[in-house]
Amino acid sequence: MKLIVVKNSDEMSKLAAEKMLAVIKEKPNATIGLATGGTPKGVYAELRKDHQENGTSYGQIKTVNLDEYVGLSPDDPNSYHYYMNEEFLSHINIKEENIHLPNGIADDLQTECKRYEEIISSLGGIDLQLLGIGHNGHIGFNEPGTSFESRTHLVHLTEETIQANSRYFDSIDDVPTKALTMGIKTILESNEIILVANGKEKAKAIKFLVEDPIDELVPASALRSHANVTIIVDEAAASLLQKEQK
Ligand SMILES: N[C@@H]1[C@@H](O)[C@H](O)[C@@H](COP(=O)(O)O)O[C@@H]1O
Repeated sequence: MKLIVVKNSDEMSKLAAEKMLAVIKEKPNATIGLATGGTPKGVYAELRKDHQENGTSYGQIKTVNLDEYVGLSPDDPNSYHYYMNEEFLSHINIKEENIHLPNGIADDLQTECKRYEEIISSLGGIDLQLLGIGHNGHIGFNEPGTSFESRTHLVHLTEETIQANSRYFDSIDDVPTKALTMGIKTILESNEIILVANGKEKAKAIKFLVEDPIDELVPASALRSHANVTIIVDEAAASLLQKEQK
């Protein structure tokens, strides 16, 4: 696992975008795993800017998102479908049929989880997965205690996650209590993984990830068993790490 500490969130976003563009240029038909949340917004801004200025093509790129809330339709402004279109996908030349997110309003959620796993396999797996991290060390919506063998599944969100994510909703009562997420095994099968985190609210989660033993109680710690992971954090998110790590 490679840890890169940068000055601030702008530098974090620039570096993550640079690494994503390197993969997209080397493999123009790559499958890119995307994340939502506040943290990657700057990364998508950099990719949009690059597309406008340099014309990087997404004509053959496929995307698979990590997760989606259960019960929110794609046109709900709090859905991850909506977020992805707003922040990134509607600004680039990606083909509609190459965009994949779990369907949080599917009639049969178990079947939807299977369908999503099949899509990822049919694409030949994920070349590069972008990740954020939850305050409690979750990745995607894999909450503490999730098996490292898990595949796409239905999750009951913890109070902590509902609380943390309520900042994006009008009221905490509007935050869905369930979500569909790629499993930890699904994520770990990606060829390359980039995790981004900024701000002091993420310092504890980064400390767990980097310094604590690998444990299912810290979902992100599973990344330490992967051969090609880069963690890009700003100084605030790295502030609780021991000096020799930085
Ligand atoms: N499912 C998402 C995660 O993929 C994301 O990493 C996390 C942190 O979000 P933020 O970047 O807004 O702190 O939030 C949500 O729970």
